Amino acid sequence: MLKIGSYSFQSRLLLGTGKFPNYEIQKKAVEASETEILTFAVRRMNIFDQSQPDLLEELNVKNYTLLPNTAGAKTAEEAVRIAKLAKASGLCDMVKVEVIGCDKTLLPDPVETLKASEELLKEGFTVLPYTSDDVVLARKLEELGVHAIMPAAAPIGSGQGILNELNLSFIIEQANVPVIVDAGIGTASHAARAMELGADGVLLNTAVSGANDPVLMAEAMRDSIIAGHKAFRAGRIPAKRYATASSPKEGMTVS
Ligand SMILES: CC(=O)[C@@H](O)[C@H](O)COP(=O)(O)O
Repeated sequence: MLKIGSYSFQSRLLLGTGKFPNYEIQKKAVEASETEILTFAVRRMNIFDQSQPDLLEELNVKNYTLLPNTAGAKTAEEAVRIAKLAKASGLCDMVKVEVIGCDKTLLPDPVETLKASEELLKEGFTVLPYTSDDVVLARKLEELGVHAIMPAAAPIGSGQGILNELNLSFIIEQANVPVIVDAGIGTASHAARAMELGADGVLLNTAVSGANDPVLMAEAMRDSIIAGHKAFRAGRIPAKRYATASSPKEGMTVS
């Protein structure tokens, strides 16, 4: 069970809704993923202008927890404004805080992310900040009282997988709130690896929406996250430098 603030989920996969080839494939992929949480950029929804297309239009949104994100914000002030607009329009009080500090890498601005998170916590939001894999920043966010930490595996949309396993494992080790690896996942083994390291969940978008077969990739992500989490819970054997026989000779009567 994944618990974020007062919310509980069976699935540990959080899925982004952008960049699918069409709404039908988006719907099928979302269903195949068995996700319970869908994230979307508030600025791309029609919540303020009903004449505009709704980017989730084929989906029965009642079946999902909608996690608005503040994509597009470059300052804390913008992020807070976007989050408040989303809440005022009746969306969930949970928000993914995304304050971009660099247009080329789309990496988050740590100072503005801290400021936005602090303000949104005061306003009573359930706050999930997207961060870099900075261990100290993750701790400071947790000290503020955020409800989950979302460190990037790699730049958004890059599909490179986890670039700094050491930092990620430090963040996971020290955290007392869920750690959800967010962004940069390219294929199922990356998601499984995040879970094997002890992450509580994975948020991804491009790896599914951009796959040749998004529906099949959504299934693969679902399965890999379950498998990675099981492997983490099972406790892996330590890696050794040299071989040890799988069938020991001790106790055998025939040599
Ligand atoms: C949808 C969303 O929130 C993205 O900003 C997120 O970070 C996913 O990144 P990928 O597209 O790299 O999976």
